[in-house]
Parts: sequence; structure tokens; C-alpha cells
Amino acid sequence: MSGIPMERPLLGEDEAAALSALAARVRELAEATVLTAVGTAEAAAVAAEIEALTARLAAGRRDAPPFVPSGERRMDRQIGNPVTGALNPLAPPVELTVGSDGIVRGEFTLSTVYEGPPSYVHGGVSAMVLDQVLGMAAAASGTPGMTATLETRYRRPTPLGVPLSVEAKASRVEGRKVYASGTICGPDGRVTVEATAMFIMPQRFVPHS
Ligand SMILES: CCCCC/C=C\C/C=C\C/C=C\C/C=C\CCCC(=O)SCCNC(=O)CCNC(=O)[C@H](O)C(C)(C)COP(=O)(O)OP(=O)(O)OC[C@H]1O[C@@H](n2cnc3c(N)ncnc32)[C@H](O)[C@@H]1OP(=O)(O)O
Repeated sequence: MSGIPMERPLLGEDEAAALSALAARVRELAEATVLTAVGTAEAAAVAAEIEALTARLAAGRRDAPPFVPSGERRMDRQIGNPVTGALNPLAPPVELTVGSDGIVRGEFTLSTVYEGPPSYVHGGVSAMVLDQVLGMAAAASGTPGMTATLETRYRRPTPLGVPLSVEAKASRVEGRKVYASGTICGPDGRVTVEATAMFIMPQRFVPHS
């Protein structure tokens, strides 16, 4: 079991907006760090300033990432999620919508911090995005679960720095198991990655009847 508490503080709108703006600046910092050519002395000077800024943020530290109050969908409350979370500088973030047809859709652009082969997206990053989107499609079917299996097929390289689209849908529910599939497409609409997955609602979360 993880030592991180399950119970989370809920952020108000103003704090969520302020922390999301902070995360956006840190995302810019990450890309600037990967691409900088300022030289060793300037890099060391900036590192010292960032160390001081990190200490300022850590002066008020929570035990776990906070949530935001659930709106219509409980799955949207994890604002620290590494794929969709506005609060998480590691998240692109991918903004997702769930249609009345049960299809989860999103558009996103991945910067050079996600590079795998030169000029293309790292395959593990594509898998992470698809895991999240297929997981949300499973949750949208009414049975949220943990990823039991995830299979990815890399049809073509996924380009960095251009708008990508992702979508997924649950295909069937068998008791606690939900099967889902989805794709990432490039700006030309051609599929770059396909995925299928099976999610299982853990036995311990099934309400006793
Ligand atoms: C309100 C409740 C919420 C609970 C869900 C929790 C989280 C989801 C929350 C929100 C969803 C919203 C959006 C989605 C967001 C993100 C998606 C990413 C999610 C992840 O990033 S998640 C991290 C990676 N994921 C893991 O870290 C899983 C580690 N694992 C386990 O926690 C257990 O392993 C578990 C839970 C999978 C099963 O545990 P269990 O005890 O409930 O299942 P049990 O043993 O009873 O098996 C029952 C039947 O499933 C078969 N079976 C079991 N495991 C299998 C496997 N792996 N492959 C193929 N078949 C499998 C058995 O063979 C049997 O099959 P049969 O019935 O046919 O005999």
C-alpha cells in the first residue's frame, strides 16, 4: 500500500487557477531547460535561483496532491493527474471531453520535453496518454477501474510540436471488467498509435450488496 493519503483537500477556484498558472510557467521552464544554450555560468546561476524558488513553494507543503470538487464527473477531480492535470507541470495537459456517445476526445500538442526518437514523441508518453483516455472511456461506461492490460500498436511516428487528437470508447463491460480502445492521430488525421485495454474495478471497491 502507498503511504500517500487517499483523503485530499479540495482546492477553491482561485487557488486552483493560481496553481494551474504556476504549473504552466513550470512547463515553460522545463522546455526552456531542455533547449537552453545560455552556457554553464548562466545555467548555474539560474539553477541557484530555481532552488530558492522551490524552497519558497515547499515552505507550505501538502502530504498529497489536492483535488478539485467533482463537477458532473468524479473522474475530473484529479487536478494533479500527469496526463490531464492543469496543476501538474509534467502533464501536457491533455484536455478531454466525454460525448453523449461515450467517446472521450481531446486535442493536445507535445513539446520537445516528450521526445523519444529525434523529432518524435516517446512511445511511453503515447502509452500514458492512451492509458488515461481509455481509462476515462471505461469510467464513462459506469465502471471505473484500474488498468489490467494495455496494448499499444505504433503505426507511424507521432510528431512533436503539432496538434494531435486522441479518442477512445468502451466496447464492452463484463462484470468488473471494461474493455476499451482508442487512437492518437496526427494533424493529417492519420492514426499514429492504436491501443486496446482492459480495466478492472478492484474487488475492494465493489459495494457489498
Ligand atoms: C469507485 C471505485 C474506483 C476504483 C477504480 C480506481 C481507479 C480509477 C479511478 C478513476 C477512473 C477515471 C479515469 C481513468 C484514469 C486513469 C486510467 C489510468 C489508470 C491507471 O493507471 S491504474 C495503474 C496501473 N494498474 C495497476 O496498478 C493495477 C494493479 N493491479 C491490481 O490492482 C489488481 O490486480 C486488479 C485491480 C487489476 C485486479 O485485482 P482484483 O483483486 O480486483 O481482481 P481478481 O484477482 O479478483 O480478478 C478478477 C478477474 O480479473 C482477472 N485479472 C486480474 N488482473 C488481471 C490482469 N492484470 N490482466 C488480466 N486479467 C486480470 C482475473 O483473472 C479474474 O478473471 P476471471 O473473473 O475471469 O477469473
